[in-house]
Amino acid sequence: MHAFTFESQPQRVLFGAGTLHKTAAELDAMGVRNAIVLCTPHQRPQAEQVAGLLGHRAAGIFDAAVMHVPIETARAARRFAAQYGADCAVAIGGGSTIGLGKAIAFDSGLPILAIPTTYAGSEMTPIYGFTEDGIKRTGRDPRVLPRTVVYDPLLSLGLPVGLSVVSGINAIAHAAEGLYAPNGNPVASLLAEEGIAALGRALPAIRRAPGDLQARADALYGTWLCGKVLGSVGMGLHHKLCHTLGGSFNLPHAETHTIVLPHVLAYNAAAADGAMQRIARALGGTDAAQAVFALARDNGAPLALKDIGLRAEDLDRACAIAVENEYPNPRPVEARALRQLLQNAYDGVAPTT
Ligand SMILES: NC(=O)C1=CN([C@@H]2O[C@H](COP(=O)(O)OP(=O)(O)OC[C@H]3O[C@@H](n4cnc5c(N)ncnc54)[C@H](O)[C@@H]3O)[C@@H](O)[C@H]2O)C=CC1
Ligand SMILES: O=C(O)/C=C\C(=O)CC(=O)O
Repeated sequence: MHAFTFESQPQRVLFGAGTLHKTAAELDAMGVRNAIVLCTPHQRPQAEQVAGLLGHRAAGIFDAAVMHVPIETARAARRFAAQYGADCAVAIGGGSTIGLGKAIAFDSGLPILAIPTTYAGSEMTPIYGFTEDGIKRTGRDPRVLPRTVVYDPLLSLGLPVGLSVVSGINAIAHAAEGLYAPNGNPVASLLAEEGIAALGRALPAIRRAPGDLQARADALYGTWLCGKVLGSVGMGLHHKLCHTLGGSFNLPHAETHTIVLPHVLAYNAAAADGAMQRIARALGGTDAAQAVFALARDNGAPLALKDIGLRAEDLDRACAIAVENEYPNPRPVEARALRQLLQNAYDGVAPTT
């Protein structure tokens, strides 16, 4: 075993059906008196339910979270928090809403209590991201790591099947890249393999029966583990490409991850054999890229970037932006091979090495 560093990040996690009802007690334990509740416009009813459970501890609801945290939305949320004298941000929703909480915390140090309702995994990471002038920038800061996370599978029962599948594959991507990250370690790899396996079981079960509470719980458990991997080790080519496609071309986040991941795994296959074996094993397959592609295809996910809003004429610019900055990846990122990878993802063909 090689030498490694493992850093524990302080978080309190409540897991299980009905744990939402413990949120007020959690805020009391944190000494919070004046929490704002964050959500997307679509999830306003869930935010109102949370505000109702918080009673006098809820100062107001900010319901304008959108994907990729545009800087203007972040500024509006910061003003809202200041105006209400908030001492905590309670974020109920997916990565967009939790990302908005992080935008406030980054600026003010406000603690976050996250109540995830998708499988993006942001609640487990100290990673923030903003989009400004068409470029998405991400960074790490311990201040944005949610203090407390409430995983209540009852809240994801209404997550549409299509979104559940792509969101779960977004989580798998975190674990997959964690398995070949240069700062990876045996503990993160254990979490990664277990997380991928849990999601690999849960997503087909959710497709068969969206109201299957056990499958929803499995998916959240997998999300937790995969998110923890993203939060503790690095990201590579896959995340960089998805940030480019999301931030600069406004493609939907989880769908983009789902389409791109098999192609990046094929690109990296020869340079990260051990990681590929673990991914394939977790999914019950023999080839990591093909197993992820099959998970997406067999569960009705989109397979082609052209079907989610990318234009053929965007491919060259996407490739140029993605090679602009250096980032760790097991196989060197080479413009011609990357352009071919993007073409394959654009066309929706099966991944090729
Ligand atoms: N910082 C980090 O570590 C991470 C950040 N992210 C960021 O998160 C964003 C994407 O987050 P996602 O969760 O994929 O999407 P999202 O948070 O935008 O949610 C997608 C849509 O689904 C709705 N929704 C969420 N939960 C629902 C439920 N249970 N029932 C019905 N509708 C529901 C939302 O209101 C929204 O309209 C991106 O901006 C991405 O960059 C994603 C992963 C990790
Ligand atoms: O973009 C962010 O907010 C930060 C990280 C991620 O989105 C991770 C991911 O690409 O899923």
